[in-house]
Amino acid sequence: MNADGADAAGGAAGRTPLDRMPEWQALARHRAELGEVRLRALFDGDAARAERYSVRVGDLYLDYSKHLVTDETLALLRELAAATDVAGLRDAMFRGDRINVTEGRAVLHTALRAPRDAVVEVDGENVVPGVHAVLDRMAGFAARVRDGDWTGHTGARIRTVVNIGIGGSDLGPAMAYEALLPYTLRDLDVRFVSNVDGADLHEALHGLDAAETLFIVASKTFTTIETITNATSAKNWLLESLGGADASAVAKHFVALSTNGPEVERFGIDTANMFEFWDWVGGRYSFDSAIGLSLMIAIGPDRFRELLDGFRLVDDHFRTAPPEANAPLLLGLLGVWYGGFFDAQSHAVLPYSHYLSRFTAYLQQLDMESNGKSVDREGRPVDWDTGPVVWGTPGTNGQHAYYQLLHQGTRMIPADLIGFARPVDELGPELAAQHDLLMANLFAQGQALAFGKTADEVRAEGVPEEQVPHRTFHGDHPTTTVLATELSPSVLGQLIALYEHKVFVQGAVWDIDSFDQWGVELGKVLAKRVEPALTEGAEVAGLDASTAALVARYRQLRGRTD
Ligand SMILES: O=P(O)(O)OC[C@H]1O[C@](O)(CO)[C@@H](O)[C@@H]1O
Repeated sequence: MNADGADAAGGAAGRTPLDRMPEWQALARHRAELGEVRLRALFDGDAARAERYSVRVGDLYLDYSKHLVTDETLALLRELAAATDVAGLRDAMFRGDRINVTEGRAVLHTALRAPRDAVVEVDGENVVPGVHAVLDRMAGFAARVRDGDWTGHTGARIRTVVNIGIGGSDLGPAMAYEALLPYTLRDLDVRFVSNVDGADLHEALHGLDAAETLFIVASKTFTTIETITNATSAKNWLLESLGGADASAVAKHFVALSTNGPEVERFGIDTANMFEFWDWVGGRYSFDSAIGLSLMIAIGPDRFRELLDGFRLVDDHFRTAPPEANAPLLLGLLGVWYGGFFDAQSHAVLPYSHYLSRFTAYLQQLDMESNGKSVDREGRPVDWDTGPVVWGTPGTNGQHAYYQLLHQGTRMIPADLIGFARPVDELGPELAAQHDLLMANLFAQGQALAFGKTADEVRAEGVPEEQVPHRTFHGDHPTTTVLATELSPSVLGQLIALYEHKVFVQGAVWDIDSFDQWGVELGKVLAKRVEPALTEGAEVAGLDASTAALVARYRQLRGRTD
C-alpha cells in the first residue's frame, strides 16, 4: 500500500496469471484459427487497410498495416489490455503511485516534462516546481557555458564538455547529442565516456586542453564504479594537466548530475555545482532530467524545451487517446502478439537516419532493462515470454549486413522502420538530394519484407528452376513504419516517449515490474569480488573452476604469477 492507502502495484495484486486469462486464451484460439497469415491476402481483401491501420501522433505517422493482424486480432488485443488494466496502471504512473513495487518508488519521468502549472504529487508534495527549478538552473548554467561566461580555473573559455556516466546516465544524452548534431554549437565539442576500460577516457581526453574542458559527472546513485573510477581519473588528469592545481580547480571544471548529494560532496564536487533529480526518475528514463545537461549545453535551453514539449505531446496522447488510436498502446500490443503467439524472440529497430545511429542502443537499455524480467510483480515465475532482444542499426547499412536473415531466414523478427520526410537543412542541396534514395530504401524494405516475391514471380523472370527456391522471398515479415516530418528536438522527444510508453504497455500486460533492474546487480557484486584475485592473487571463496582457471591464466599472461 502507498501513502494514500492505494494498492502499491497499481491494482495488480492478486492478478490472474496472464496465460489463464480468458482474453489471452481467446487470442491463442484466434491465432490457431488464423493459421498462416498472408499479408498479400489481407491487403487484397481490404482496399482501405493502409489508411485504417495507421495513426498520427504529433509529427509522427505510424503505419502498422504490414502487421499480421486482422480487425479481430486488434480487438482481442485491446480486450487483453483492458483485462490487464493497462489504463489503470498508466493512470497510477502519471498520478505518482509507487508502481515500481520492488523498490517502492513512484515512476514519474512524465513529471520531468510537465508544464510549470501542473500538479504531480509524491507523498503529498507537488514535484513539478522542483523539476522546473532544476531546469531553470540548468538553463542558466548551459547559457553561461555556451556564451563563454563560465570559464575554467585559468579563466579560459570552455571548448569541450565531457560527460562521464554509464547506462541511463550516458545513453540518452549521447544518443540525443548525435541525433541533434545539426542543432548543436559546432565549436563546442561534447564527448561521452562510459566504459571502465581506460581506453574510453584516454580517447576522449585525446588532444584536449584541460583549461578548456568541463567534466559532467552523471550518476543517479553516484556510486557506480565505472563512473566514479573514470571521474577520479579525469580529476587527476585535470589537476595534473593544470600544472598541479589544487582541488579548488575542480569547482570550475566539474559538475555533478545526481540524486545523491553526500556522495557528490565526498567525491569533491561542490554541491552548488550539482544538478539534482529524484528517486522517482529511473536511470533509463532520466535523460530529460538533469542528466540531459550535456545535451542542453550542446543544443541550448530553448531547443531542450522543445524536446520536452515533444515528450509531453506523446504523454498526453498516451493518457487520452482512445485505445483504437493510441500509438504506444498499439505498438506495445503488437509486440505482445508476436512474443506470445509467434514465438518472436527479438525486435529490430532500423532507423533510416545516420543521426539516429545510437538510437537502438538507447532503446536496448530502455526496453531490455525494463522488461527483461521472469517473475511477475508478486514474484511468481511467469509462463509467458517477456521483453524481446532489441537490436538494429541504421539502414541502409543493415541492408548490406543482416537483412538477408530478415528476408530469408527462419526467424520471426518484427521490425520498426523509422524515417523522416525532410533531410536536415544543413546538408545542402546535393547531399539533401540523396534523401530520396535513402527513403526509397526504407519503403522498399518494408514492401519486400511484407510481400516478398513468390516462386511464380521468380520463374516469370526466367530464373532456372533450381535457383527458384533461393530467389523466392516468403514475405509476411511484419513491420511498423514510423514516418516523421524531420529529426527536430521535438520529434526526437516524441519518438522516445513513444517507445517509453510502448515498453510500459508491455510490462503492464506481462505483469512485470518494468522499473527495477535487479538483474544487473549480481555481476557488479562478483566483479568487486574477483578484482582482488586479478590484482593481488587473493583467494576468492567459492570461485567456480572455470572462472578460477581464467583468473589464473589472466594473471599468468599479465606476468603476475609467483
Ligand atoms: O546513474 P547511475 O546510478 O550511475 O547508474 C547507471 C546505470 O546503472 C544501472 O543501474 C544498471 O547498472 C542503470 O539502471 C543505470 O542507468
